Amino acid sequence: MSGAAPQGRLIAVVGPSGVGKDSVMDALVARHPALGHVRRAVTRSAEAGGETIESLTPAAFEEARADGAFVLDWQAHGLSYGIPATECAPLAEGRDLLVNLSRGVLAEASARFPSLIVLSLTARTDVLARRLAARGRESRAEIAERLSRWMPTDAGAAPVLTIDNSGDLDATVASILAALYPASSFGTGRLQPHRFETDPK
Ligand SMILES: Nc1ncnc2c1ncn2[C@@H]1O[C@H](COP(=O)(O)OP(=O)(O)O)[C@@H](O)[C@H]1O
Ligand SMILES: O=P(O)(O)OC[C@H]1O[C@H](OP(=O)(O)OP(=O)(O)O)[C@H](O)[C@@H]1O
Repeated sequence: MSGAAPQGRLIAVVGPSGVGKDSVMDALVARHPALGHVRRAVTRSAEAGGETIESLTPAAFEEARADGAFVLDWQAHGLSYGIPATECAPLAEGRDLLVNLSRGVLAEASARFPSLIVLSLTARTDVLARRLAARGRESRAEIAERLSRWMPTDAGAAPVLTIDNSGDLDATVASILAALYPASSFGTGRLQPHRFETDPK
């Protein structure tokens, strides 16, 4: 028998509101089910739609944070977001995990997770505006606030893969999977340790 499985890679999906983070993560898992998907804790009503979250009241979020339940947490759009430590457990079994992070916590995430890979999604501004309006989860004022938000992508030591998702979702997903799982293992259902092609180290 071989020894312990190598640590899985934490794949942080980042980018501006409406760029397609949730859609891309869902499509990646649908195409490559061995990939896991971290469920975030958010102080947003579960009825708001969109990603599946652990919906917490602000008080419950604060209590969980104080108890050390989150490996990362941040605030944005008037909401609190946390990554529950329990959701990251499959990394120890060698499973790669997708997680939707703020660009503002990438350096901290990179220090905490040496296996971190950053998947930075981009799209044209007119495309973002159209998509947010069509998504219908936020009010017009909230959409304007999201469109005006700019954040640098400081990924610390982590490699960054930048992908334009202005076009077809299937094409985006194919590009990402080709980068994450070079032909030697993609499609076999096995997750093998690969050096990431943009890894600067
Ligand atoms: N490549 C794409 N082509 C067309 N529509 C897309 C694409 N990617 C995402 N969308 C749509 O854009 C909207 C915003 O996508 P979403 O995944 O919620 O973005 P984010 O999580 O980054 O805010 C959704 O309605 C989604 O269906
Ligand atoms: O600091 P930033 O990189 O700008 O990100 C701020 C927050 O915005 C996104 O949240 P959420 O998924 O609630 O919003 P979105 O779907 O509109 O992107 C992202 O996941 C972060 O939690």
